[in-house]
Amino acid sequence: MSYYHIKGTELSIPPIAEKILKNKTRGLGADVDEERKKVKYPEFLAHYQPDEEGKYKNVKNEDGAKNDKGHLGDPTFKNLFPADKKVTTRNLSPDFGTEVEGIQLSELDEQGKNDLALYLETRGLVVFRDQDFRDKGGDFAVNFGKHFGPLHIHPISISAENNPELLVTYRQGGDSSRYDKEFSSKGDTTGWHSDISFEEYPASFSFFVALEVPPSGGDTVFIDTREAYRRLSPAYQNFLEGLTAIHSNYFQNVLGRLTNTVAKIKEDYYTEHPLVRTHPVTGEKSLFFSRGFVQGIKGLKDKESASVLNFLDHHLATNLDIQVRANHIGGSKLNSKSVIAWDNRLAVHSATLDYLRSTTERRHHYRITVLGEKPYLDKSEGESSNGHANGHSNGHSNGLKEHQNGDGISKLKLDDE
Ligand SMILES: O=C(O)CCC(=O)C(=O)O
Ligand SMILES: [Fe+2]
Repeated sequence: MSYYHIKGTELSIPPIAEKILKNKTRGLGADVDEERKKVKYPEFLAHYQPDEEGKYKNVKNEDGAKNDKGHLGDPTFKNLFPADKKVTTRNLSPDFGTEVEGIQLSELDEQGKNDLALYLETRGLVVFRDQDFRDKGGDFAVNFGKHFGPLHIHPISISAENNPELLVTYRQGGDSSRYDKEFSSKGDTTGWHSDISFEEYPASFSFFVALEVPPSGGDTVFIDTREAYRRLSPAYQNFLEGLTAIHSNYFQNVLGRLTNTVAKIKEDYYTEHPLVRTHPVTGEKSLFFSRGFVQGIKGLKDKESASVLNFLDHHLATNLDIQVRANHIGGSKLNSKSVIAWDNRLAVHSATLDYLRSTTERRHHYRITVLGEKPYLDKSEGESSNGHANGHSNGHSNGLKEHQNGDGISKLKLDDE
């Protein structure tokens, strides 16, 4: 079966961008060695290794649903938030997103990590402040991630020097050519997606580790796709439950080829996934609408497919009360040592590039990406409009007190090192 881009939707690489991109090297400026000297974490810098061309393959995670560590999590989260630690949590919204301070992810034992899996599956995304994670090195990060499942190696995205599993994102603020490129042919760079949804076994968890971030801006924005699903009428839910979306990394690969990125895996994937999926641990349904990678709806005609995609685009983007913004600097000690972790099965996210034009700061992260199960829809699970199948509902209490940190923060100085 051959697939093609669905007419009438917005996903395409505009010809102007193609012209600008041609023969540029992705991510880094012209002088890679100079840039290397300036960054604080050069081991997590873009690294082009021609001998990596076509070298890797991602594993099949056939038992992903059964092996999900959330099954082993304690619903009181007592190993994640031990009673002898002074932990504060502040929900970013009532049902989605939490900011946590007072624990070190790097110190979690096995059971603490299992609780973490369940906590992410409940809250969707969690911002952990003041972490020592980034100073523990690449091998540490890889070992941490492996607890949750096999790690993904990205086909074309740049990765850390010695750890192909660590995907690097890097942008230099104040780089006018970068700004011109990003906004040459479009007025926004919003790209809602669930990480690597084009894979047969897409991501369960992502851990996004801040290395250098601008003092403001560059937030990552998240949408709760469980609630996006629940907001639809039963008739439309039913319609979507019968649909399969075609996901592809084709456009990402085109971009990679235009920017001379070494392809670690030289494949264009076209993968079919249900548009509504069931979470293997909570049993909740969510819209699996990874706009950045979805090319069309299987079996629908062009205009039908475009209308579903455009409707869902609009449904997600205009529902402000199912969105949260996660910033990368924060906490009572106001620093950038944040790790943001999320469950890609119940959230989509987008980067923001507001820092590109007027700051000269660098924004540098690495991401650990864990492979999850092959997405499935269990139609027998729960009622269609609520989906709280086995008790791990949104209302799940973690037994912790919340502390609204409110004022105070503005008085704190950036304490980054
Ligand atoms: O840069 C960001 O804020 C998010 C990038 C992203 O989509 C990711 O790392 O998965
Ligand atoms: Fe992402």
